[in-house]
Amino acid sequence: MGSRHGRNTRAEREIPRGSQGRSEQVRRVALATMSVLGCGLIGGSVALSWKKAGLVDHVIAFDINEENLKTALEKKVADECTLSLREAVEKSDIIVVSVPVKAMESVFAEIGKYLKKGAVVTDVGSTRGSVIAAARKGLGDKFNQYAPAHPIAGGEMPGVEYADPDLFLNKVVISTPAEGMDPKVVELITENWKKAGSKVQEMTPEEHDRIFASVSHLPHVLAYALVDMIAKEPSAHVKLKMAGAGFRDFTRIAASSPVMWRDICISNRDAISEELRSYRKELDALQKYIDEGDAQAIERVFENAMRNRRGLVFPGK
Ligand SMILES: NC(=O)C1=CN([C@@H]2O[C@H](COP(=O)(O)OP(=O)(O)OC[C@H]3O[C@@H](n4cnc5c(N)ncnc54)[C@H](O)[C@@H]3O)[C@@H](O)[C@H]2O)C=CC1
Ligand SMILES: O=C(O)C(=O)Cc1ccc(O)cc1
Repeated sequence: MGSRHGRNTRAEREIPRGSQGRSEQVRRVALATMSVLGCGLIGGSVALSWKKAGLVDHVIAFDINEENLKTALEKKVADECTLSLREAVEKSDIIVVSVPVKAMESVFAEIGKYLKKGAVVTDVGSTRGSVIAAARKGLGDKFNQYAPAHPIAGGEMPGVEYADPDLFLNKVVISTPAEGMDPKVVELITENWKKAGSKVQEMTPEEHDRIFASVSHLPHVLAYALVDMIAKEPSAHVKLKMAGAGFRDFTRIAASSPVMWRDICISNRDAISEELRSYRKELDALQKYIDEGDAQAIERVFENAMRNRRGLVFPGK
């Protein structure tokens, strides 16, 4: 691990224009060095996709796990790796924070100390309210160098070994501008995501956290709860051996990173708790219909769910 020598972090290089012997003609191309702080599935995928799109030309990976950094180098996700956040931040024009959301508090506080003038910071966290608050606190008077963007794409397997340059192609990315942010920085991050092939949608952080508590955070909690419940039963092994495609589809996301989802639950606890209350009411009603043998009421619920589910179109599919 450590620094790479003999190169300026931001410079302009001269590239020959065309291939018809006009090499004296040049166009000037701005080079950008990007740091990925937390080089796992999402950080690694941003690195690969933004490099593929020509948005950055040099990637530095920072992580607390040295094995992950070795994998990032082997997979050519990063050009350079370091265990020093300071080194990564000081050398970078663009910084992508991609650690679990609670870890963002300490990471933003460190970035605030070393962020250079003119550099921009973004993050990919699954929650917005508490992450933006952490950025505001940690970055202090450099908060106007930050813009948040949450890609709605990923997968249940964590780790840089699953990083994919096409993970975000045609997928939605949510931009949540808030007071104190610089519209030019918000625009730059939005443009980067669009150039890398994603569709950017804007909403408030509050709206984001309510919506994703319902359609992302709640389903993960339910999948974890179901697998945990069955796995604790004495006959778990007999039951799980019999599980079919329905169980597989419903519980795929229970294979996700427990640390990442623990952090999301704590970070967005009010909205998730509200969704759990609504879901419990729905289950109570269904249980009543089942206990009473109320076939019509059961079918009414299932019919409504079926019509809505069949009408769904998922971006990028
Ligand atoms: N997995 C998914 O499908 C999606 C995840 N996200 C968000 O992206 C972020 C990263 O998630 P993944 O890449 O999936 O997780 P991951 O587990 O694959 O990667 C996280 C990386 O952060 C490192 N890390 C943890 N604490 C750190 C610290 N204090 N300093 C430096 N590195 C640290 C870990 O060693 C790991 O390499 C999370 O905030 C998550 O909420 C957003 C969209 C989709
Ligand atoms: O694996 C899945 O199906 C996901 O739902 C991926 C995902 C996880 C967390 C996010 O904030 C966004 C997308």
